Amino acid sequence: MASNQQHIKLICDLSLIHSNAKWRYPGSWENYPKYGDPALYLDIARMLERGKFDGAFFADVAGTPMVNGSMKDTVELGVAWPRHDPIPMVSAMSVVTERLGFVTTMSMTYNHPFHAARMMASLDHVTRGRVAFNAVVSGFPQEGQNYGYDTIPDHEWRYDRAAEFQQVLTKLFASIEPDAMLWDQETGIVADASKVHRIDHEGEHFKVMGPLPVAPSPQGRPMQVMAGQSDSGMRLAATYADLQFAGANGHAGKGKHRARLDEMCRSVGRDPDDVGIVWAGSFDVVSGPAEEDEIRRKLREQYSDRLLHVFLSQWWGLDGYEIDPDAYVHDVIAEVRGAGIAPNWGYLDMAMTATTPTTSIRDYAREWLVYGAEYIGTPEQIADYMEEAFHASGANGGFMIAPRSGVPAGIERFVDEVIPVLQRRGLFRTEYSGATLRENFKGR
Ligand SMILES: Cc1cc2nc3c(=O)[nH]c(=O)nc-3n(C[C@H](O)[C@H](O)[C@H](O)COP(=O)(O)O)c2cc1C
Repeated sequence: MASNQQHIKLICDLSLIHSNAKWRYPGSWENYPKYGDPALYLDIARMLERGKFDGAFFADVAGTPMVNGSMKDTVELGVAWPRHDPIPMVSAMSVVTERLGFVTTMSMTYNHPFHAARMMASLDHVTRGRVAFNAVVSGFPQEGQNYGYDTIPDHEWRYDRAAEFQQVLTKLFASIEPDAMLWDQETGIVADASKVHRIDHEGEHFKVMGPLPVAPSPQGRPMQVMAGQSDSGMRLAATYADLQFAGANGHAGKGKHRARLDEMCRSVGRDPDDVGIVWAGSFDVVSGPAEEDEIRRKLREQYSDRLLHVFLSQWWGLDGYEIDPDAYVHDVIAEVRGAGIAPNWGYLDMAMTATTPTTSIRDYAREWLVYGAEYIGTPEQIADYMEEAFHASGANGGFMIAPRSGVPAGIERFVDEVIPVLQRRGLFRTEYSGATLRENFKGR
């Protein structure tokens, strides 16, 4: 069996299984109460643990995106809407599982580091050491408008605040020593006060006295994930993250992205091996070409032009900016960059590399959502793809698979058909090796 470092890591993205028309894919959510109720999520948690998945992921964006100056399309079509806070669902899912990990998101732009540290440390207790914090700077304008800003704060300002946010987190997690708790029945002494420290942080953005009023949690400091793709995002991940979420086209694109992160790690004095990358993508398990055609047909029916347009507009953070579906991706990106209105720079870079100068917005959106499943194929083909992509990108990390066609059936099929192939090839665990997410993911 391969060592932990050589294992593919697998995370299942549950962020939008209720949204973007996924809920109405034939068979999806059948016999389950709609979004909000935990029943489906609890079954998925059990299923993922049966498949020995590393974790379940919940993204978070706390706003209702505007498209062409209105929220109507977003709400009517349910594109990334509604969005509940993921933390209560993570708590519920952790109770019905023993080893499955959870990656949950909080914004470093709109939350306070004291609140984030306290929440993540408390959640680490409830999940018994199985939580990771996806620390994002948030790129969606309407989120800012829910937190007192007229629009989204400037990109570099957000990263500057995030860097200080991370410094405060580091100090807070270190403010209580691992052996500080005594719970001494005889003496009635709860903690050794000499092992609990104020932090007295005072910076440009935050003033925090500390200490963190949470008993040391099973992971000490919960694992941390980052997903920024700009230079500032890459630098922050290189400095603080245990894991990066990334999207890159093809094996070569992944290799290039890995090299960029390695370089960034070295420039901040970090060992690149310390930071894994999990590649985001969708997947479909099929028995052969006939079923593949059938899935594509169903997906095409699901994604109207209107929905594709709303999705892309949101994803790029275009807010009120109207995009012509027949315009070329390269032209639109040049225009919105010039006008300084698209805050998600990393996504624009991804779109630029995935298209030619004559790819239209409509074709790109459709290609991406309908045909863009990176791992479409039979279980053997999916395993081939993963094995090649894993080795082409440094064999440190793995994949985040977003179920596209059918929930929970799509996940169940992955668990029952793809996992055994990966296991047979020695690429994936047959048992969890540790108790905490950090132990299972990083082997320490
Ligand atoms: C797999 C993945 C998951 C992400 N999850 C979130 C999220 O939950 N919330 C959020 O605001 N941004 C999320 N992002 C966006 C990134 O945090 C970041 O804002 C985006 O990649 C743009 O990065 P940049 O501003 O550094 O260019 C995610 C990105 C990726 C690739």
